Amino acid sequence: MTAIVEATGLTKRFGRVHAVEDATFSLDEGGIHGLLGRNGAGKTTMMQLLTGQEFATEGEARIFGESPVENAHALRRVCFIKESQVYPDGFKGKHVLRSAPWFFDRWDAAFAERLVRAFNAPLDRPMKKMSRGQRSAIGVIVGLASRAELTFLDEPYAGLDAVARQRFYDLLLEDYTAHPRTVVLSTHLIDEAANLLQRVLVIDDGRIVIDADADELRATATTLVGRAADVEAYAVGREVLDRTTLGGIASITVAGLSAEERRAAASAGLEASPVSLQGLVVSRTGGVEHDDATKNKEKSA
Ligand SMILES: Nc1ncnc2c1ncn2[C@@H]1O[C@H](COP(=O)(O)OP(=O)(O)OP(=O)(O)O)[C@@H](O)[C@H]1O
Repeated sequence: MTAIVEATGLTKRFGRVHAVEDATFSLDEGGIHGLLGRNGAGKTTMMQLLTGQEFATEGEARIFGESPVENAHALRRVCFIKESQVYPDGFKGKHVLRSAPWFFDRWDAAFAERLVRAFNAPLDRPMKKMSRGQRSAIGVIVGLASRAELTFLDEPYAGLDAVARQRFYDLLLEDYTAHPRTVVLSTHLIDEAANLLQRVLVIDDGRIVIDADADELRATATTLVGRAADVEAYAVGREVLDRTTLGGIASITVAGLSAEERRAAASAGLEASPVSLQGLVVSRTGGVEHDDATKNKEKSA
């Protein structure tokens, strides 16, 4: 496998703010990967460093084996969609889509048209007058239809409602399957996107605190559900990574259990259920935004 993204000791400081600190990781070509972390953790700065939009204070960023800084050749193969995208004055949705093929060699106009219908994007409206969700939809359309070999999506659907977000996940997976490429997605809605992600990078206070295959990460912990009293009794003396109590029912996430420990938990009246990726990330970063509805749904599944 060839590394398509590499960071070596990558550091970005804004005065006394350590936005990205000594980050070293690499991503192989192909796959949908998550860059997760709390507000202000350094996700946007990391993507800006990897796309040459910020200069590193120390260390090195490489894409396609080259520095991205002022590297038009490498950046032609990259699409970076961010929520705070600034458009020229008077630009309408249709102007964004018309100019996209200038920047993206693999732009698929027919797919873009399908996405416009899927997200009900108002192409005749000036970008400045669009709602937050409509602007997000335009970003998502460009991000998907660009088919760029390396696509960075920085909370691209922050303004989209739940139905539109689900449509985005479905379309991303469908199009990725037909046209494999490398996608790096930053999001707070970890459980929603969890099933898409192959690799997970978690950044906390500028530092990479988790760099793992998503399935391997899930296998490092187990969620146990049962009567609150039984759960609490079981938890005594164990490291609990995440804890939820709802009425008389409680769940805890504990570090990987052996088969014997699982049997002991079962005979203590506790049921093992799939671990929430979000729960794991929360436990390592001290509290990423929680989507309790999604979390409860996943835990009861
Ligand atoms: N141009 C800048 N000048 C000073 N500080 C900055 C600048 N850009 C980012 N920062 C700071 O660097 C840190 C990381 O910011 P960044 O935008 O990368 O975080 P983020 O993880 O994308 O956050 P969010 O999820 O809230 O968008 C924050 O503390 C932020 O205030």
